[in-house]
Amino acid sequence: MTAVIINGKEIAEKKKQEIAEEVKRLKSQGVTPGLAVILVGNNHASRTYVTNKQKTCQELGMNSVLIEMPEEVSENELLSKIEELNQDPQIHGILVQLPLPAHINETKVIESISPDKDVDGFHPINIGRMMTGQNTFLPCTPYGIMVLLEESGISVEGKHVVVVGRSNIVGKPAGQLFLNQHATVTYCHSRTKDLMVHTKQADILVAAVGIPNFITAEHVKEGAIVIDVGINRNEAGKLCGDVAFDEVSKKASFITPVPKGVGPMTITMLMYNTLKSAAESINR
Ligand SMILES: Nc1nc(=O)c2c([nH]1)NC[C@@H]1CN(c3ccc(C(=O)N[C@@H](CCC(=O)O)C(=O)O)cc3)C=[N+]21
Repeated sequence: MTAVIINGKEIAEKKKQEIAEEVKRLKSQGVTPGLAVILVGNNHASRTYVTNKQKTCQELGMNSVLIEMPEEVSENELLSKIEELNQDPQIHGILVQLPLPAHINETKVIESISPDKDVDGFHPINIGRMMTGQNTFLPCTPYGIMVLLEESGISVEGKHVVVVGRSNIVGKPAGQLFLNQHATVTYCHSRTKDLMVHTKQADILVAAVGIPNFITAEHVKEGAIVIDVGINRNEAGKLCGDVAFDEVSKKASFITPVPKGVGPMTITMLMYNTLKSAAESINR
């Protein structure tokens, strides 16, 4: 079988147009969605991501504020900046770019963001709401995966989804969103015995490990749907995922590439969450 390549870039463009329309409507009611991004230190990759987020905000007619803080900033300074943004009526979304320097407690920082402005969907209150199926901000990468599947006409109900990876920002919430949509979910991770026994059962295989070429054709059932969430650099410095794309795409029915797969959807769903926050602020 030769897999259909799911074009995340194209689907992201379509979704962004829809978001831009909604932004226009909201602006006509006097509310311009505003996103604040806090960047601590001078990590090159983080800076690139943050610049992309700013650019996308502008494209969609939303306001964006970049707050840069030096590597040595104290935890208290960061927390008081967040508190200021929590109180700012022009700001509907607050994103603190991760990872943070080692002297800052990430959990404490995430918990200081108002759940009403937590457009990453990382606050424990919002994670709890996601688990219980309440209205919330869904974490952008897992949410992006669900939209990619929906837009590709793939139904999740009743399917066996195997998630490889259990990070708080991708693996764990991805499994939860699939469960919410009535899939059967298996989580695998670095201590799973006989990984392949599990991955070969997957109707939908989600790779979120962070190791290039970790998932090979051997891991995949003929006709499976393969979602690659990895963002790695290979020896040549080229962006690549966790899936050995060439061999797996000969066996899968659908596959997401890296780049232009899940990545562009992550930013798009961040924009969606910021729009949603702005719309909901009217009724608060
Ligand atoms: N608080 C927080 N929220 C995040 O959402 C967050 C974060 N911290 N820290 C870092 C990760 C990583 N991340 C990506 C978003 C988009 C692409 C993306 O658009 N990738 C493009 C390629 C971009 C390129 O060429 O470098 C693609 O896959 O096609 C990648 C990675 C968000 N993150």
